[in-house]
Amino acid sequence: SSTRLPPGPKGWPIIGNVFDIPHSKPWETYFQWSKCYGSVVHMNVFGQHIVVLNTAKAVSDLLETRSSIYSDRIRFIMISLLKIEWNMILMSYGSAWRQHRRAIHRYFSDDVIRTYHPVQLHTSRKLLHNLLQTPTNFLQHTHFALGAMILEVIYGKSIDHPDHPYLKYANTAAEAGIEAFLPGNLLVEFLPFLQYMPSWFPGAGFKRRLPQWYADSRGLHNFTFEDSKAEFACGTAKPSMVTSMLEEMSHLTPAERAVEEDIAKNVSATVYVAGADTTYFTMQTFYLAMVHHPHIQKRAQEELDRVVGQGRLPNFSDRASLPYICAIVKECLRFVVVVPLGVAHSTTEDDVYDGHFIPKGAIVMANQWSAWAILHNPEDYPEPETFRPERFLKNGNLNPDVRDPITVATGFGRRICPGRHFAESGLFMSIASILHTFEISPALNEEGQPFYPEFKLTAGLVIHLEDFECTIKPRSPAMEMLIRSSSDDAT
Ligand code: HEM
Repeated sequence: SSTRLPPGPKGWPIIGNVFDIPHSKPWETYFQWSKCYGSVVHMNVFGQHIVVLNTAKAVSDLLETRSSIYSDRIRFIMISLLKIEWNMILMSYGSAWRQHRRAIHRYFSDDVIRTYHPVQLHTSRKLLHNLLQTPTNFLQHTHFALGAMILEVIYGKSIDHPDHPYLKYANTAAEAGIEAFLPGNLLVEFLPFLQYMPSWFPGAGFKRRLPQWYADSRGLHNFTFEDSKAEFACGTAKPSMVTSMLEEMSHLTPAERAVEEDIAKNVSATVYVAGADTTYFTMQTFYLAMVHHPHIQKRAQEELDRVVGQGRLPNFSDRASLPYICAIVKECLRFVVVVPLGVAHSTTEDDVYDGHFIPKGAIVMANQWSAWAILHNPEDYPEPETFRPERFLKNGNLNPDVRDPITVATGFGRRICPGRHFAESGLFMSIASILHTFEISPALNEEGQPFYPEFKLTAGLVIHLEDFECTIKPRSPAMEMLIRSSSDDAT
């Protein structure tokens, strides 16, 4: 077997490719490299092997077909510094991960998520109501709606206000997570001695923020679960993922129960951290795409008028008859890939692929979105830089031959995102409801001219668009009435 590592940029002794690692839009640099080195590119940073997969084939051959040895995660030092071992996304491949994964899967399988449709429906309708009240705050309203949607499923709480303590804990924890894992704070992963240095030491500045990051993530992990558990004990809790987990534990011994409670607590916090912002960021793409493409909006509204009609709001039974709306959801997931390099996998055994050696313990990343890689690859998606939902349709129906972006944008193999179907149905309901009732158009600048914001991205592990403005108005007085009359059952 081969001992030749895959090709890649030539590094320096000891430090390896530390200076080659790009800080801005790394997926684009990795793709450029693939043009000279091939679809599998190798780097080494202080002895840590890093492998980037740049084609759908390499990703599927390794992360899917050989998933049994490509499903580990890296043991980030930051995880123990922040004490977030409870976060299942970051768990090593093994029995603890398996137990957590099984628990999440039970509550987010295709069958079960149907029981969450009423929550997704009423939070989407509440969103319409908020958009009507203060349309300029559309981003805050949407962020709130998607956070509330998932918190209600997990803890059974109707989150009626952005200041609700659950939402506050959840959002500060999510922000702390994103900040802690920004590339600049991760030098400690390669130079572990930095964790023992005072915070004034170059590269150790992150230590100043550690207590706050820790406090924020602990708030989400502990407070929300303990609060729900107390309500469950009093018999006042509404049915939810947490209450049904607690019910299932009722026959266990106290020791067994403690173990199961820990799992329940971990998965409920993980689901929020993993599911709320990712879905919200996809909604940002939706609004901006609608500002830029009025003809797409018009076509969507024609479909809604034909299928749903002007006299009511869309519901889940309309989904199969709204292929164009479903295609818009797919195009949003493809167009701006929220986790462009996925969540890094790691190997548990040595492997050989295409004559190249991939060592045990290597970090393996799937480049989902470089200029032309997987989700922006012109063979699968002609004119990949154009927002065009039609690419998913054939004779007016969804075309099964076009690769569904949800199967790429949400990861691979045994670590594939267990919340992908829930995410897609939440996006569908929010987008269908908004398009049915509102017209989204450019904001006007001081001269009264339409202003078209650019797709400007933030950097990091999870990317999203910078805030922007747009105009959101009810499509007609009748639609406004419809929203108002639905708001009673939506609150
Ligand atoms: C548009 C929305 C979403 C996107 C783009 C997204 C993306 C991802 C990605 C890229 C991964 C890493 C997969 C891998 O390692 O190969 C992941 C994992 C995960 N996602 Fe999602 N996700 C979304 C929504 C959700 C939702 C709504 C939930 C809630 C149930 C969720 C729960 C999780 C969990 C628990 C994991 C960790 C899986 C594991 O490590 O075994 N995600 N997601």
